[in-house]
Amino acid sequence: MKIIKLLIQSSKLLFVLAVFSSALTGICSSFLIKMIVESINTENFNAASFQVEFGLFWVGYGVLAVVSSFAVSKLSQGIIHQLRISLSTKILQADFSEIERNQDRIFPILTEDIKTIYHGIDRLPSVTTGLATVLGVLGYIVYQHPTLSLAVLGLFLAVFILTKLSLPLTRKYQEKSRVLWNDIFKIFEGLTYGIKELSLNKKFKKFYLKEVIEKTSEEQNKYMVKESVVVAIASKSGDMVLLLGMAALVVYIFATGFVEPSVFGEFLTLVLFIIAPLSTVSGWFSNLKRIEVALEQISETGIDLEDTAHVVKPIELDEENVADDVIIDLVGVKHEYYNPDEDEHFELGPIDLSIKKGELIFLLGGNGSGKTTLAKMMLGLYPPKEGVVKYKGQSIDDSNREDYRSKFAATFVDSYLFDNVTHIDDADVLKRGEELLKTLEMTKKVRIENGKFSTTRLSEGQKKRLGLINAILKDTEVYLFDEWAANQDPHFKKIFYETILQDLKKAGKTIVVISHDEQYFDRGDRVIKLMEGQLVS
Ligand SMILES: Nc1ncnc2c1ncn2[C@@H]1O[C@H](COP(=O)(O)OP(=O)(O)OP(=O)(O)O)[C@@H](O)[C@H]1O
Repeated sequence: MKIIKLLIQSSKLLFVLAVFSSALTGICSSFLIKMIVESINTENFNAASFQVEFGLFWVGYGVLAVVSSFAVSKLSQGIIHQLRISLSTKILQADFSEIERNQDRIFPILTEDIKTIYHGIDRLPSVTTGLATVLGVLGYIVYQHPTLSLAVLGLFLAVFILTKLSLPLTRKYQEKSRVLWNDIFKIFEGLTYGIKELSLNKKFKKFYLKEVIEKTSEEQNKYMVKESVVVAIASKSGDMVLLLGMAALVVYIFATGFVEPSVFGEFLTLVLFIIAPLSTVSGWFSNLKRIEVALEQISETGIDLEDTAHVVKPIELDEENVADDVIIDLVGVKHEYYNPDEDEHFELGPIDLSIKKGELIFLLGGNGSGKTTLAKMMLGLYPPKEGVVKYKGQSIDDSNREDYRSKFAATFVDSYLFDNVTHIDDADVLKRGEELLKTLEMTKKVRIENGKFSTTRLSEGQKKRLGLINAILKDTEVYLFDEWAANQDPHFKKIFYETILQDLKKAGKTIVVISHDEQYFDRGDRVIKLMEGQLVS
């Protein structure tokens, strides 16, 4: 079972401690049950030895139950922490295009699936203790009443089969309800980020509430209720089979005199003691299915939590002893997208492009011609499907791609401005940052405080300017600006093309600018043009 593997991976010591202490708690509880039942039927009851023995097991039960709860809660908190770290690491290590394709599914995984796994693990102490109690008491009754036990074991087997039979149906509804979570998260995203559009359109707002939110939520509720009904039917029919079986046994015993009623009474008391822990254990099976569904959702995004074998050891690119007149060389590179929803296919390339060190290149092209895709390939975010990307003559592959990416700073149309990261931690960077804030006329709005910008509550154009400062402060060899100037007013466009880009060029930086501002193209060294995924000039 995957979850057990993850638990062991989390901490072997805690896992062993949790299992042992829970099992010992169960054994103590079965001894306590046995002592109570036996004392009722003992003619020469020795109160003194009963008190000592009972006291020992009673204390043992209490101490071990606390130890097992502590171990399991440390283990479950640890695994949640590790899952978050491991998922975040895997997301950052995973193939960028895979994550980009599954972007909508990442947030539900980080919240919903982790919660499901946590709740599954959280119940482990009662499940292990329950299982140990059931096995302990069962062992005792089999030893004491072998014939009678056979009938009860048969009944338990029937209960187990009933639970097992219901599992595929339970899982089906769990899967359906979990898949709908992805839609619900997307709906909430729309509700949060699309609040302007919703607020401005009465009809759309009503539609979104009634037809989108209510319908999806109702559909999910439907599957959750179905799942609960299946679980309830399975567990209640198990109880009914058990009760019916017991009643049949009572009738049979009284009719045949098969065993003494007092013996049967003791036997029955023992059996009744294990019904509750048995139901805890069988109930956990449906929980286990929910964990499986959650883990499957995680692996469907291309993230394998157990896979450590495929992490390639990163190596750094050589910066010395290399001819660096051509800094980036794209040789016959290709990329393609396939949109299954529209059965649409987009192909970029094959593209050959050599960029010299210190060049300022403008990349032009119509909407959808593939400029951003080419930029992502140049930045090493998309490994080419065919062809090769070279940096100073060195081919880029899985081992050096991370170092290659670090040679770039970029701004995208949809760049994200982190407001919780301290990165201006050096006096020179701070000085440069303050100069840039001045150049881009942001000093009245933003200051640099404690290594970061004082605010990100800005207009879209201002946010873009802050993003540009962030990129420049990275002080990398190559810069790529994807339509940075698109939403800037003419004044800031001029600052960008005539001051910022020229300063970077003077500092020997290589720059690729995706732009439609043809009036500034004479400030660059070269203009290249994309049309329908092909370089035409
Ligand atoms: N993640 C993606 N998955 C599938 N198809 C995509 C994806 N990104 C872009 N495309 C498709 O690839 C084509 C090229 O897109 P790209 O963003 O590279 O164009 P662009 O030239 O930058 O366009 P624009 O000027 O509108 O920003 C488009 O047809 C687009 O629909």
